[in-house]
Amino acid sequence: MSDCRLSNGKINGSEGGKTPFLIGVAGGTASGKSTVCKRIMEKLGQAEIDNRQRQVVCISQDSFYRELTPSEIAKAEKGQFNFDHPDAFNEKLIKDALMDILAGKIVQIPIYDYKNHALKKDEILTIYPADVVLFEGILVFYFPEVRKLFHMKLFVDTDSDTRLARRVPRDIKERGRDLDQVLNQYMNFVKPAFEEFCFPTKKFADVIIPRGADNHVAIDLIVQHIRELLTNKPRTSEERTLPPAKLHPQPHQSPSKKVAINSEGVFKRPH
Ligand SMILES: Nc1ncnc2c1ncn2[C@@H]1O[C@H](COP(=O)(O)OP(=O)(O)O)[C@@H](O)[C@H]1O
Ligand SMILES: Nc1ccn([C@@H]2O[C@H](COP(=O)(O)O)[C@@H](O)[C@H]2O)c(=O)n1
Repeated sequence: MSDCRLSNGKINGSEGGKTPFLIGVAGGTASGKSTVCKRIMEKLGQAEIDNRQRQVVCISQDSFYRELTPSEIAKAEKGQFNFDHPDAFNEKLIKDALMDILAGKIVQIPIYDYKNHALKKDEILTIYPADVVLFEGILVFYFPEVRKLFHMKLFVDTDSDTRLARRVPRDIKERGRDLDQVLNQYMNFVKPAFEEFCFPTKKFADVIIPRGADNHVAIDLIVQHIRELLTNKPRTSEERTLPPAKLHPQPHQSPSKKVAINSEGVFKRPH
């Protein structure tokens, strides 16, 4: 077993196993990225399965926020740190982890603690080789080196009023914030960074999902596609060692082939 150590001190081990189909799921804050991934897992009967047996797994980009300095933590506690800027993430660690996943290694992913603006000290998620890996986050298509690793790119496109209306109660209930903090952070950092860094990555998406998890037709079509992948997954050791581009050829990147799916199931070109 060849092991490599991540800079967070965790060990990634090779199992020489599957090369998964890697799906990136981007979108603004509270657009429903995690909920879309959860629905996909549920529809595929993967949600209740033991982590080790799962064919489809989901990872959050938030696990790759970089460690803050004491002065940055002080800023974060006052709502004055920009968590929506690409510099807030550890790009190298994201790339290394995804490359290990594509190489069929067992990968250990930290879990992020939004209340303390840091990775959880005693919780770690072990990702065993799977057939399909979903990687979701606000800026998963921002870094070119990371973007090119995805076999399929989804953008969850929910309007900004709805996103703010969902973010406020979520951050108060689940992320230890008060109303003023959420609104100040949103106006000073989240909204401008969405416009500058996240929204422009929509153009890289292969499929745009308007209204997120409410778009049952889009989710069903994606689930159907994943089911086909799981049915036709590579079985021989020779197939397993093929590079991902050969096992799962990249979809044609021409903008004219990009589609959005509306609630009637009609494929539309994005604006
Ligand atoms: N279609 C929906 N209808 C109602 N609430 C939703 C819907 N999708 C997501 N939410 C809620 O909005 C909040 C943000 O959703 P989430 O999936 O975590 O977004 P993201 O992962 O993009 O930040 C959560 O509290 C979630 O339960
Ligand atoms: N310590 C932190 C870290 C991140 N955030 C916010 O989380 C958002 C990304 O997560 P989503 O589930 O909403 O996609 C991002 O917009 C950051 O502002 C935070 O508030 N505190």
